[in-house]
Amino acid sequence: MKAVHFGAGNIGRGFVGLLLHDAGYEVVFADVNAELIDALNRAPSYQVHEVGDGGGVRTVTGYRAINSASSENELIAEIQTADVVTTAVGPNILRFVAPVIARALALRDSGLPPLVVMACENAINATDLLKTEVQSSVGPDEWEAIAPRAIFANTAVDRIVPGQDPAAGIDVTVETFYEWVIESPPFGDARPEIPGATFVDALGPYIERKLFTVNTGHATAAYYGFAAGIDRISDALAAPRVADAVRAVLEETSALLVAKHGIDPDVQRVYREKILGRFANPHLPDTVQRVGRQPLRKLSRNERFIGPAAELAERGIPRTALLDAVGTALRFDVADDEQSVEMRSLLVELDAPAFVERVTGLAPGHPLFSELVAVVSTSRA
Ligand SMILES: NC(=O)c1ccc[n+]([C@@H]2O[C@H](COP(=O)([O-])OP(=O)(O)OC[C@H]3O[C@@H](n4cnc5c(N)ncnc54)[C@H](O)[C@@H]3O)[C@@H](O)[C@H]2O)c1
Ligand SMILES: O=P(O)(O)OC[C@@H](O)[C@@H](O)[C@H](O)[C@H](O)CO
Repeated sequence: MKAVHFGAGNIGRGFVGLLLHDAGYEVVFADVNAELIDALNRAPSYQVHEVGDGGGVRTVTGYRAINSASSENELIAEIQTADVVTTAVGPNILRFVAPVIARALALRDSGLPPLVVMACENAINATDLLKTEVQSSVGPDEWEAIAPRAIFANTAVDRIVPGQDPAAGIDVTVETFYEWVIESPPFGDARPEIPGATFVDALGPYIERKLFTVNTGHATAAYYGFAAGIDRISDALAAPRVADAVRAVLEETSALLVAKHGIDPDVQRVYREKILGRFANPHLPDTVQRVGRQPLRKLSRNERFIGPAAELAERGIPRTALLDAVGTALRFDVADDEQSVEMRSLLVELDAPAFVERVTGLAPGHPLFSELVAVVSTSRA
């Protein structure tokens, strides 16, 4: 069995690549980072250091790596005969990998089983987005021909993989916890064999619970931590002001998840507490800069703040803590984060309603709109 994985970064090496390797796949990493590709190809194995309770060291062997920028034809040939394609490149990058997948599908022997395509990104229905990008990279006739050669399945991935110490080379430090949930309906009776993954009939509740608990809480810790001048996420959680803010947003998103998906409040409370423990893991060298990265993506319509806050507003349920967290996110100011720089410019160039419309995608008639305008106005005052 062969899997081609786009994005040999933190989650690619420390989670998706590891689980696919453990499932018996030969993993072919594809990345645009030439140095990383060369380093992977030079070494016969790399290690995944799982830190925290029950930690240990795992070894990944038998992989190969391809530079997707300079060796596109080689990559297309690999995908043509692969069983699985996964991505962990960031939701905004999916449009760049889609044409390569389309070209490989066009060349794929129609006698082979369909290629399983799964985007492992922090976004709701990221694989649907990838599928749309694959479809729009070809004409309607070609899409009709290649669509039966692939199965697109949405997934939710959860494992905190911090930025890595450059001295570690290609080895990766990760937390011990992981969860990979995959929707099963696209597969019918032919699910891929991935023992580390859980297949579910409906992914919606899982991905929303993950994004609106793990990622809403994480981003809140990052933005309050940044505002307090704290570097590490575990240190941020030790600051009462930050911990209180994180707990407050999680109370609000939990209210939504319970109301919307019928999740048992006690089960959600236990899930929340476990996550707070994961954030506080002192062995994990995670930073507010990494967790707060790309604030414009994080403040967009279906993401971890505006997604739940908009639905809470529609249902008339409190969302004060989420609004406060949005106000704190607007203070994120990191010179080498392009979106942070762009956000700062937009805060100067646009008036508050225009900023809210542009960044959050909400229209003026939405019940959250005027509340966000007030938050933005205050942050500019
Ligand atoms: N790190 C985590 O804790 C974590 C956990 C769950 C999900 N995720 C999600 O996984 C995705 C990747 O996150 P990460 O933390 O691994 O980031 P990362 O920056 O460590 O890795 C991304 C990799 O993608 C590569 N890349 C960029 N453009 C590419 C292209 N066109 N083709 C091939 N490769 C390309 C980069 O060179 C980099 O190596 C994001 O969507 C993130 O939200 C991350
Ligand atoms: O990857 P992002 O930028 O969407 O979010 C940053 C972190 O919250 C995220 O990477 C978490 O570590 C991860 O989602 C845990 O499963």
